[in-house]
Parts: sequence; C-alpha cells; structure tokens
Amino acid sequence: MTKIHKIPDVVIKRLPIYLRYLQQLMERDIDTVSSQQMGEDLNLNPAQIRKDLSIFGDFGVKGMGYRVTELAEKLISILGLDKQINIALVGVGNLGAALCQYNRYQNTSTKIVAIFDGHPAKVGQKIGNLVVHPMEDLSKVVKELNIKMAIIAVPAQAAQGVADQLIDCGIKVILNFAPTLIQVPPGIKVQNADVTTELQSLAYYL
Ligand SMILES: NC(=O)c1ccc[n+]([C@@H]2O[C@H](COP(=O)([O-])OP(=O)(O)OC[C@H]3O[C@@H](n4cnc5c(N)ncnc54)[C@H](O)[C@@H]3O)[C@@H](O)[C@H]2O)c1
Repeated sequence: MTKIHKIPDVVIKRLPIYLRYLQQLMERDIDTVSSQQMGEDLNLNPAQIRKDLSIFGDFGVKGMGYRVTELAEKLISILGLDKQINIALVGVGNLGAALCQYNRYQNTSTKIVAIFDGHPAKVGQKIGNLVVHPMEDLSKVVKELNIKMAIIAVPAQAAQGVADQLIDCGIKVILNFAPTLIQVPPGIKVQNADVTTELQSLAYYL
C-alpha cells in the first residue's frame, strides 16, 4: 500500500490503539462498530476518530459504522504490520531482558530477533531463544536479518553512541528507553518511551 505522507504523529500513534480495540471486537465476533461506540470505549472523541480514519479512506458505512474486520485489515496495512518486522535490541540488562521475554510471547508482527550487549559477561548468554551478540556483530546481523527497527535499552550516557552505530548499520526507526534525547539525521525516526515522564504527567491529575 502506498504510504500517505505528512500524517501527524499523534494520528499515527492512535492507529495501533484503534487496531488493538478492533481485534478485541473481532475476538467477541462483533462485526460493526460506530465511531460513537469506539469513542466511548477508548475514551476518545468520536469526531476525532472519524477524522483520523478519513485520512486513509472512506471506511464507514452510513448507519452501520465501521466494518470491524475490514477496518482492522486496513490499519494493519497502513501501519505496515502485514509482514514481520524484525527488531534488534541493544542493552540486555534488567529492562532489555524483560522486553525480550515479553516480546517472545506476543503474537504480533513486531519481533525482537537479535539482541546485543557491550559487556563481555553478557555476550553468549541466552534470553529465551535468543543469544546475546557482541556489538561487533551488529552490522553483520542487522544486514543478515534485514532489521530496520531497533530498541535502545542502555544507560543514558551510552545511548547516543549506540544510536549512531545502529543508524550506520541501516536502522531507520528507534524506540529509545534511555532517559536522554538522541540526535539523529533526517529520515530517521526516534520514539522515546519513558515511564517516569508518563508518571509525572499523571501526577497532574491527582
Ligand atoms: N523508559 C523507561 O520507562 C525505563 C524504565 C527502566 C529503565 N529505563 C532505562 O533503560 C536503560 C536500561 O536500564 P536497565 O535497568 O536495564 O539498565 P542495566 O544497567 O540493567 O542494563 C544496561 C545494559 O546495557 C549494556 N550497555 C551499556 N553500555 C552499552 C553500550 N555502549 N553498548 C551496548 N550495550 C551497552 C550493559 O552492559 C547492560 O547490560 C537505562 O537507560 C534506564 O534509565 C527506562
């Protein structure tokens, strides 16, 4: 499917939320859903949902709402999840190992397929069915497994260096768990995952 460019990041971030919700409806054999119902269940504005989805085409059926399976398939295609996306993870410490174990049990198209660590004691260790590679193998393994997405789970002071190495190897998108801002060249996408800032913004509602 041809990608529609310049979709706001906030919209792209909502698509997997819609998809997970639609998949839950499919498990319950629900065929159609209105934007009103989606809004209520997802705690989102129905007008916002209609606006988001209309960017990608006319999926709604008047008086019926959205056909659940059809919309889920469209979202899978839009997000590029109709094929397996191989992921490299760098930093197999507490967080990296946990992410790796979690990912193994997920029946999703995004899969951690190779793990790397800079510490000699970590190299060769088995986490689930994956063996920790040394950083020296990064370029070779990334190319062999056609990896374009990576997760950074190293300490903050090592994150930029790791990001640079990943980009040099051909990585295009990075999920960064280190609490630091990474500088990347144009064309590379970084998303930061930070439990602390999430908690801090939640504190406002107390
Ligand atoms: N975003 C979040 O919500 C969240 C939550 C917990 C931890 N973190 C962050 O995630 C990161 C990892 O946390 P942790 O508790 O797993 O740390 P950890 O010390 O247990 O693990 C870090 C791992 O990175 C490896 N490493 C260090 N420098 C490296 C380099 N240059 N190249 C390759 N590997 C290298 C270490 O050998 C170690 O195995 C930290 O930046 C931490 O602040 C984020």
